[in-house]
Amino acid sequence: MAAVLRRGAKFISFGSSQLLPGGCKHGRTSTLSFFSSSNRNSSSSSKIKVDLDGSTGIAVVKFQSPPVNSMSLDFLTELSISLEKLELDKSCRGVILTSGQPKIFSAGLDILDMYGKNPEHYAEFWKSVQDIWLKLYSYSKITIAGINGSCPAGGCLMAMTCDYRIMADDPRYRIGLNETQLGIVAPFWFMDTIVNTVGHRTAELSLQFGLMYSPSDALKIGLVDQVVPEEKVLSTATETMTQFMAIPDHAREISKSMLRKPTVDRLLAFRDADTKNFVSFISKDSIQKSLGMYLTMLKQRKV
Ligand SMILES: CCCCCCCCCCC/C=C/C(=O)SCCNC(=O)CCNC(=O)[C@H](O)C(C)(C)COP(=O)(O)OP(=O)(O)OC[C@H]1O[C@@H](n2cnc3c(N)ncnc32)[C@H](O)[C@@H]1OP(=O)(O)O
Repeated sequence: MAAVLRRGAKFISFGSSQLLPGGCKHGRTSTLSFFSSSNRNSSSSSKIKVDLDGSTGIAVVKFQSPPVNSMSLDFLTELSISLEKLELDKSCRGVILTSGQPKIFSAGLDILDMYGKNPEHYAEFWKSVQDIWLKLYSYSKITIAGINGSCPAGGCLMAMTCDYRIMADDPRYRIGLNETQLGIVAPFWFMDTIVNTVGHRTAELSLQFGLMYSPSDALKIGLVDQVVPEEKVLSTATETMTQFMAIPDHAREISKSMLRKPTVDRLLAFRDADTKNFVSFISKDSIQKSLGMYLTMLKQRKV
């Protein structure tokens, strides 16, 4: 624990907030590529690129929303549509989620969607966050996260919805639910997801301190399943997918659903209340002030 906290102390502090270690700056443009082979089926919206290989049944869903793949309303909507199409596509058996941006898997929820907007916007945004979690946590196909960069808060949540997580072995990368560091509280279903992933005691420490783990520490607590050199993230994800695919789909699917249904049902039962809680919490002056300071710090931080 102390070791994890010491590592955490490397984060940049501002008031009660901390940032992930930086060092990377990102270009804001990206080049899209398309495959022409008849076995490959590529589609690309502005923020999500899907490449489905019909011969293997594996789809690679790449986040391409520079600079940091933050989960904005647009990002979440595009991702949701892509996942829905793949779930309906019989030629797809598994999905690998990964990033097309250097050094970042996803910076989590887009703070700009939670700052300075009206309650209707906050409600719409929150429902789209719930939607993507519900979709991924109960996704019938195999999902693997190829975590090729840092992965705070909502980014970590998205990775935790997957059936398996492979993280790039770069000590600069971090993963975890750091909400308390921002002065905000992870909702109950974020908490349920991390409890289901790492167990109750580890989740307690992780959530209260808002711990961000290096790849090796994440592996130790079971937040990720494998750590590999960055250039091997995608090939390892493909190999792992093949192992999952060796299991009869219906048996695997039903097992996944039985294990996850109580957690999914809990959000479904309290979805409206959760949205109301979010809107009232995020609209508070004190929370808006904290988020505003955090945003300013993010923008001013030059390393
Ligand atoms: C009683 C219970 C009630 C419950 C009610 C609910 C309460 C609310 C719960 C909400 C749950 C929240 C989940 C979240 O996901 S919050 C977001 C958390 N994310 C972070 O803290 C990450 C912040 N970002 C970073 O640490 C770094 O940016 C990062 C390590 C990811 C990348 O570093 P790098 O040096 O490569 O890049 P920069 O820092 O220079 O960033 C580039 C630009 O991107 C902007 N940025 C970064 N992150 C975000 C973000 N999450 N949203 C929006 N914008 C972001 C950053 O400002 C830079 O912008 P400029 O280029 O304009 O300067």
